[in-house]
Amino acid sequence: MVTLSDLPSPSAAYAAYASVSASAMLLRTTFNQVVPRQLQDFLLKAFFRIFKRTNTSTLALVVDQFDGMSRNDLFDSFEIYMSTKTNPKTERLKIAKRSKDKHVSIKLAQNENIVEFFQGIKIKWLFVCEESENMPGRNNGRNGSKYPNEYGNRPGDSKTKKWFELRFEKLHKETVINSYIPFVLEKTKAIQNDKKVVKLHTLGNKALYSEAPAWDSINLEHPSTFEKLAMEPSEKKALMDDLDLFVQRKEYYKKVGRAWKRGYLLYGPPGTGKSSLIAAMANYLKFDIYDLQLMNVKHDSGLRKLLLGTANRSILVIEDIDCSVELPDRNTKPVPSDRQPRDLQFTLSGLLNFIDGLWSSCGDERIIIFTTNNKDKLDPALLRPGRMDKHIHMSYLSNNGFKTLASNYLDIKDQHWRYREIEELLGSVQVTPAEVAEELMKTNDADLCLGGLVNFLRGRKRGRSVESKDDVDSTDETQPVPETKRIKANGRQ
Ligand SMILES: Nc1ncnc2c1ncn2[C@@H]1O[C@H](COP(=O)(O)OP(=O)(O)OP(=O)(O)O)[C@@H](O)[C@H]1O
Ligand SMILES: [Mg+2]
Repeated sequence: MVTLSDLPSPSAAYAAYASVSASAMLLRTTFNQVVPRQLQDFLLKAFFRIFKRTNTSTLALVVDQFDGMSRNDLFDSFEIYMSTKTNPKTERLKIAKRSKDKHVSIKLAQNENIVEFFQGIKIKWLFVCEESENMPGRNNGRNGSKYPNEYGNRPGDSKTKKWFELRFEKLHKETVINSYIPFVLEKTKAIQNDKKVVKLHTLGNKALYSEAPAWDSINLEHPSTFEKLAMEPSEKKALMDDLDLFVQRKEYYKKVGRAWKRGYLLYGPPGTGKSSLIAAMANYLKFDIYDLQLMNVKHDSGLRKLLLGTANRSILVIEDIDCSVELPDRNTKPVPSDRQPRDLQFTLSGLLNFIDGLWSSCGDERIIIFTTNNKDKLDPALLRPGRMDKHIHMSYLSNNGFKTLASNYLDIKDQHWRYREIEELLGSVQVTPAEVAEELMKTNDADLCLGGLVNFLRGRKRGRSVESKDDVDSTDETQPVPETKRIKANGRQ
């Protein structure tokens, strides 16, 4: 056992330390003088490599930017996660903003590190960029590089290999891999959801002329939200719950052996909010929209290419499915192109089979929405059970819907003395939310606006009874003319 008296006296300890550090200084000076600079670097690197190998208590997980030919999702996620982290020792961060981005993006600069703790485990993140000296420009894997395909393929980063290293005590390997990394991925998803700009993809102009049409995209700045939608609260809630359940059910879909997709059919008269509902769903889920206009597609093969060009976590929309194109039904053979207008060579069954089969199994979290004004005119193939998971009727304005619009447009949160009359009128005439919204936009004065709305609804009611009696000219000056008719008469619609 070591006792205090066994320890050297402070002065003896200092003398020993001084002699060791003097020897070290001498050794270092001699090393610097005698060994050439390049050899010094080589020896130091070799020393650290050996030291690293023998220092068996830590483990490094290396996450490269590329996995063979394709991007490594893990690297992309880590980059997003790291953009939210800094510590007091961080000295350099890279920031950037593209024209369509809403926020600046922040990234760790080269060779910067961050330390964080997870369940008491210290994890050190290092971001490494390595320049390759023998890489002439863009790498295609054929130039003899020892990292084929591992360099960025954009000009500017073509010579740089990038990766993250996560260092931690080896004994925590299982926790880091099984708990920490999933935790980081979850966080990343939440960050993306917060920031993601929802995009609207449409078929570009070239689509009409080319065999393989392609998607063009812009930011979807549609302000529609569930909160703003005039819809029965119970239906709204049911739909939001349905969407929530859908996105949580990855494992469930796998377990029951179904592709992770959900189909909705929205039907109802024009101006009842079908397109607004699609925008609200996209904004709610932060899913991109692919607006597929069948008019612009010529062949089954073109359609397949388009569908395969859509990304995961997206909504494929086919509006006005009943009238967008004369689709031969499933029992009719496609008409040869020379006899069919616009060379249409695809069939409804081709579309539906592909959507149900290969397409949906090629991706995850796919939503598909058809809209129509005439559910009765739809091909029964579209309506059969299991084809569209939910049929949603968007109908004329109800009292609850009206209250939502009054709150949106006039900021009326509670009651208004006009409400009673308006509610009575809404009970006896059919008006669309679009028509009422137009009335509510006419002035900022709530009393005036609601007065105008009452006149509009009365006019509509009289117009209907006049129409049904069919004995009075509907342009009779003594009768208030319904707004929609006036617009049409003025040739504005
Ligand atoms: N349910 C609704 N809630 C709130 N606003 C609505 C609603 N329905 C219609 N509107 C208003 O009317 C406008 C037109 O509605 P929208 O384009 O969503 O109707 P639609 O059902 O898609 O019509 P169409 O069948 O002609 O495509 C919207 O921009 C919105 O301002
Ligand atoms: Mg619409």
